[in-house]
Amino acid sequence: MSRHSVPRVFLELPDYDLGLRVKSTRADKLGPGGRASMCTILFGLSVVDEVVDTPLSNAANGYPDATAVPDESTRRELFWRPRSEAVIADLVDGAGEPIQESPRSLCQRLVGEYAALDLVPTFGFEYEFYLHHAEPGEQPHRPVGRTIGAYSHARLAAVDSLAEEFMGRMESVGAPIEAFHSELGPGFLEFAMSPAPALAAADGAARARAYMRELCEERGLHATFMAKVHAGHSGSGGHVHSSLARAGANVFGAEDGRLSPTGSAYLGGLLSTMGDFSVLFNPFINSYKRISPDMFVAARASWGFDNRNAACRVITNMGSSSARVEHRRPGADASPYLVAAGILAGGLHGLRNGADPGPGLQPGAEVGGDPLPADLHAAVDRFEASDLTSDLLGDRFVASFAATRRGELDAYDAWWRNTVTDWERDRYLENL
Ligand SMILES: NC(=O)CC[C@H](N)C(=O)O
Repeated sequence: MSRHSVPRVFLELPDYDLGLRVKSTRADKLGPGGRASMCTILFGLSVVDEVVDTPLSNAANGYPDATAVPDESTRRELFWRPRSEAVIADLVDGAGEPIQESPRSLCQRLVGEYAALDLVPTFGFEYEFYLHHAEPGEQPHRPVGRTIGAYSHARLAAVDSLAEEFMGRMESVGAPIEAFHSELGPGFLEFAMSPAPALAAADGAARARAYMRELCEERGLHATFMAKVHAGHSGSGGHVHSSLARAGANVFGAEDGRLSPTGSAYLGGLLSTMGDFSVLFNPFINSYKRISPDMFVAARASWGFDNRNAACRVITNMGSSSARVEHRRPGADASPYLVAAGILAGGLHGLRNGADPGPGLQPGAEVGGDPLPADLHAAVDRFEASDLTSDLLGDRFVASFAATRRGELDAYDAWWRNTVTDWERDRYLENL
């Protein structure tokens, strides 16, 4: 039985690194319209909460507050937390304008640009993740289950109560999970979400990652969405299936099972912007260790019909109403808002310029397409040097996000400079 006399509201705040951060508040302490003050440092915190100064929030301006405004379309009761509800809130400035550094506001603006073309983007996210035991005293990161088989009855049975509870919670917040299965790796699992309009899909995906981790914490387990946990096993993808609809009808499919001209231009835009936007899909040092053509993660901006070797897998063989492009480059580690922004902006660029995707990969043929950045350093350099980013993503977002990626690189460089690795000892100690 809950002892709260006043309901609680979980204000869920989109950021860059965790997807959603959260603040639990007493409903009667919120301002008009459920607003709350929130520090702009939200867009300057790393995964381990190092503070990275950005033009928005820095030592010189004293890390000021902004106002978090709930999006009422996202307000949901949390049945597993009595008298509690969650709502996604985004920051606005003193004039009530969306803060342009926010990745969710960016998605909202981009969705608006599609609306001006009479198009509605539809996204379906799917996530792979590793599940570990987290009981005190246990060997750290012991995977759940002893076998590694994909689509395994036994492995699914071992996590079925977790999957059932998770699916129930996600359905209750309006972001249903369509499928759940074991993937090939120790404790490796995957779930796929129902397609939804892009922003609602990103909200659902952000909640799915957070709510899965939260549920695991309740059960002495730990779910990780980091991109590459084990050097010898698959990394965790966060693939996104996308299509465009006009007046409720998918406009990607053509009669002959190919992509329509609109679908082709959209795909062409995803491909031509993929290198410049790589840091949105793969935002951490570790993200790039997942990239491995041998493990179904393309290193080039390639596409092919139903081809998992390609960065974009085009699916037209299930009927024109479900024609779509699966973007396979994003990792499970990336915020769904960053990923959605990269895809929306890339597709829009293609539509505006009538981009040509070029010939697709043929099964068995050598993989073509432009090489994509192979590490975070190269990805940030390319993002900052791009002519496209400020036009499509806005100068303020680009400056703020790039500053945080530089922070990530600095943190790694500082560790590396202060660490003598096994590789160095094995190589030099006896020989020099
Ligand atoms: N099932 C698959 O297609 C493998 C995907 C791969 N694990 C990735 O990181 O994207």
